[in-house]
Amino acid sequence: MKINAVCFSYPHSKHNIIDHLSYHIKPNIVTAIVGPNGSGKTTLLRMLARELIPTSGNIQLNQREISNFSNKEYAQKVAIVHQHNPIYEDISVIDLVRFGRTPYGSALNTATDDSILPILEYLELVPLKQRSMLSLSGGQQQRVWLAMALAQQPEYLLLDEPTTYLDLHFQASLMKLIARLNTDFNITVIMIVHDLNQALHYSQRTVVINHGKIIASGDPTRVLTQETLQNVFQIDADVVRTERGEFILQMP
Ligand SMILES: Nc1ncnc2c1ncn2[C@@H]1O[C@H](COP(=O)(O)OP(=O)(O)OP(=O)(O)O)[C@@H](O)[C@H]1O
Repeated sequence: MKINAVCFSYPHSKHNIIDHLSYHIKPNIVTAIVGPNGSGKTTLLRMLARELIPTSGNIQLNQREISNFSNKEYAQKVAIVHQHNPIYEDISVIDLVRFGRTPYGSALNTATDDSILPILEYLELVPLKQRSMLSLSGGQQQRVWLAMALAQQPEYLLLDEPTTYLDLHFQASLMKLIARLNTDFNITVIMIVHDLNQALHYSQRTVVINHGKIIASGDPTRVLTQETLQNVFQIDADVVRTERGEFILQMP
């Protein structure tokens, strides 16, 4: 995916929320997007999902402008899981995941169970499959939304702060699972994270955004330096080397 000099502003914003941003998202790896609150991360992700249209510049997927894909075609290529996913009407887990098959023309056909069962197993959702969404905890619901996105069989999976509602056990297991998605399903992952250690350990590329511009990008150990953390997040943090790798420690 190529982002070419993209700008974006909301109708009443006084300046560009995304400001002449260019970046080539490498396929088949995990890319983490980090940055302070309000720096434009979600806005950028929503443009990649075609939920927002750039004010200028363009985005290409497989050398084709994303605006030229039909909705169905694009849904087969790109899936997004938002941070907040409101449920307006109650629905069972399995029916919600089946909606992920809509781009293949078989949303509520039980024949699609063959394609979604492995996904439910992968996300440890089989025991919950007949439960109603409204009866699940926030973390369990989040895994169901992820299952629905995987049912789309996308090439690109966009995740907005995927571990927000998860306890420490599921944060770690979801991160490990995300890291495996490209090997197990050949999926390119682009995820927004606030926990810089998640970016450090689970992404191959990290992009630091501030005021709608890329401040640094590349190998996370090169990008997430004490100096960048100070400049961008205004935090006093140390990058500590241990036998189990590098960790970012924020000073109290
Ligand atoms: N629908 C909207 N209308 C007007 N302004 C918006 C809208 N959504 C976001 N903004 C503004 O655009 C800027 C970037 O918001 P965005 O949600 O992209 O940031 P973010 O980096 O994802 O933030 P966070 O880390 O807090 O989730 C913010 O100043 C925000 O107030």
